[in-house]
Amino acid sequence: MTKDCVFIEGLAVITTIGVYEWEKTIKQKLVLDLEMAWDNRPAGLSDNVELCLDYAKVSQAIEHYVTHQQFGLIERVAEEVAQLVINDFSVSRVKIKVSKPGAIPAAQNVAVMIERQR
Ligand SMILES: Nc1nc2c(c(=O)[nH]1)N=C([C@H](O)[C@@H](O)CO)CN2
Repeated sequence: MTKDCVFIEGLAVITTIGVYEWEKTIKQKLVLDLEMAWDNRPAGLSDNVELCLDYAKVSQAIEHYVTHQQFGLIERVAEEVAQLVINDFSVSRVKIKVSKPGAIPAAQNVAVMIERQR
């Protein structure tokens, strides 16, 4: 099993997120960090973009999905983004951290982290 990965770090997305009623009427920022298992050797040896896990396409798909949904918990965002990455991009294993930096004024950040496999 390869230990190769493709990373997306600090992907900022604005969406409707939160469990309280007041949060359902505003937009807030989430920041996503992803570590996706991918064998980088075929792309590295061929220089062929078709063989890589295209972080631009993955980022665009996540941004589109998260922006156009309404969520309660950041845990749900993490689960659904994990399924998107696994199902739409044939990733076998993904680790995702979802941060909601504005949630707790006294805290620099709050976040959840999950790891899911196909
Ligand atoms: N583990 C979690 N705890 C909380 C969440 C969450 O998404 N996951 N959300 C909230 C509220 O929406 C909060 O962000 C409002 O400040 C509370 N706890």
